[in-house]
Amino acid sequence: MGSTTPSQQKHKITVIGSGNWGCAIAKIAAENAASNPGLFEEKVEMWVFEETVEIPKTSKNYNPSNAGPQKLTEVINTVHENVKYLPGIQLPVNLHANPSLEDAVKDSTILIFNLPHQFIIKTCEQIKGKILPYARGISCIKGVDVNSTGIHLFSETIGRILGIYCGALSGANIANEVAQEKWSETSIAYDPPHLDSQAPSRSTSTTDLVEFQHKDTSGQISEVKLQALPTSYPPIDHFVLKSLFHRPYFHVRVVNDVAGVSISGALKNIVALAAGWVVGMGWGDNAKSAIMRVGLMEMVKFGDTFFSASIDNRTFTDESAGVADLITSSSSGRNFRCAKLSVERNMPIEEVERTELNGQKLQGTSTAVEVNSFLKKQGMEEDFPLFTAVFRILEGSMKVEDIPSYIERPPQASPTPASPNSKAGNEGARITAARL
Ligand SMILES: NC(=O)C1=CN([C@@H]2O[C@H](COP(=O)(O)OP(=O)(O)OC[C@H]3O[C@@H](n4cnc5c(N)ncnc54)[C@H](O)[C@@H]3O)[C@@H](O)[C@H]2O)C=CC1
Ligand SMILES: O=C(CO)COP(=O)(O)O
Repeated sequence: MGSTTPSQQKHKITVIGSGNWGCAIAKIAAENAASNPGLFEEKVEMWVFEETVEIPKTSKNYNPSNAGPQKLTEVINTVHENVKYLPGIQLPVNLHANPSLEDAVKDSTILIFNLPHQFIIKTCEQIKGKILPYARGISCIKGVDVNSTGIHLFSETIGRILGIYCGALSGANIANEVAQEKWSETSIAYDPPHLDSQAPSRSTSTTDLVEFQHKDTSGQISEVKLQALPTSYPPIDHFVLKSLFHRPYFHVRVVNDVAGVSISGALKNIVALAAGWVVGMGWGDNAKSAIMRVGLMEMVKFGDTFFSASIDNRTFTDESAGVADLITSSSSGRNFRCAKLSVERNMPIEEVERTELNGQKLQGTSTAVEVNSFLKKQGMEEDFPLFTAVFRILEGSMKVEDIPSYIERPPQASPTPASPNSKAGNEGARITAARL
C-alpha cells in the first residue's frame, strides 16, 4: 500500500491523447489530482493533436465573441470543453491542453497513454529520450501491436520504446457515460518487475539503472534496464494508481494481470463488429448472444494460446475488462453501432466511421486485420473461426449470412466467395482494400 511518510515531491501527470476516451480519462485524472494534493501536482497536462475547430452554437460555452475557427487547445483552455471529441462535458480547469508533445511530457512521472492504437508507436518515438527515465506509464489503448516479431501488448510496446514500465487500464467504459459521471467499473493492471529481489527498487540517485531479465507476457525473455523511482516521490503502486483513477462514479480494481486486461480490451472490439452485423441483419438478441458466447471463448483461447506465460483466465469473467466490456461494447460501442449501420445502409464501414464519428476512430476493423495476419502466420485461422469470419467479411470474401455455419464447425476448405448479388448489408460490411 501507499507510503506513510510524506514525500518531498509530487507526481506530475500527463495524458497523451485527447479524443473521446482521452478526455474522459483526463477529466478523472485532473479531478483526482486536485483532490489528492499530497500525491499529485494539481495541474494535469493533456497532449492534444492540434486542429482547428469551431464552438458549435449548441454548446453552452458558445457566445458570439468566441464564434469562428480556433485552435482546439485554445478552446479547451478557455471554455474547458473538447467541443469536437467530448462535446457537452465540462472539463476541470486544472486540465491543461498542450499542443506540444515534448512539453506536455516533460518532467512527468506518470504518463497516461490514450490514443487510437494506430498512432501510438509514432507518438512514443517522438518522446523517446525526452521523458523522465524513471517515469511509469498506464496504457488505456484497446488494440494489439502486431509486427514481424509477433504480437505484443501496447503496454509492452510503449515500455520497450521508452525504456519504462507501463501497465494497462481497460474496462466496460463507454467514454460518454463515464464523462457524464454515470457509474461504471474499470480494471487497472499494474505488475512492475520486482526490483527488490535484484537490486534496490528505490533510488536516491537519478542515474541508478537496474538491469534484470524480464519475461514478457508471451514468455519472451529480454534484458531490461529500468530506472528506479527516486525516494523523494511516493512509490507508484496500486494505492497511488487507485488514488489517480478511482472516482465515486468510476470504480477501480487494481490487479496484476496486464495480459488479460489488455487482450480482452483489444479482442472484444472484433466481436462487437460481428454483433453489430448480425443485429443490423435484423437477426435479434439471440443471434447477438451467440456471437458473444463464441467471441468470449475465442478471447480466452487466444490468451491461453499466445500469452499463457502470464495470463490469468479469471480476468475474462471476474474483471470489468473481460466479459463486462464485451457486453457493453456489443450493446452501444462505436464498433457495434458502425457495423450495424454498415449493414442497414449497405455502406462500407469506413464510410460509416467517417460520416458518423466526427473524427473518432474505430479500433475493431484494424484489430481484426492485425489479428488475422498474426493468426495466418501461425497457421491458426481455423482455430479462431469468429475472428477469421470477421476479417473475411471485412475483406469481402465471406458474407454475414455465412457466420452461423462457419463458427459452428469451421470448414476445411476456403469459404465460398461472396455472391455478386448478395443481400443488402453484406457489401456494406466490407472495408476497402487499403485497410487490409
Ligand atoms: N471512446 C471510448 O468509449 C473508449 C475508447 N477506448 C480506447 O481508447 C483509445 C483512444 O480512444 P479515443 O480517445 O476514444 O480516441 P478517438 O476515437 O476519439 O480518436 C480521436 C483522437 O485521435 C487523435 N488523432 C487523429 N489523428 C492523429 C494522429 N495522426 N496522431 C495522433 N493522434 C491523432 C485525434 O486528435 C483525437 O484526439 C482507443 O484505443 C479506444 O479503443 C477505451 C474505452 C472507451
Ligand atoms: O471500449 C469501449 C467501451 O468499453 C468502447 O468501444 P468502442 O470503441 O467500440 O466504442
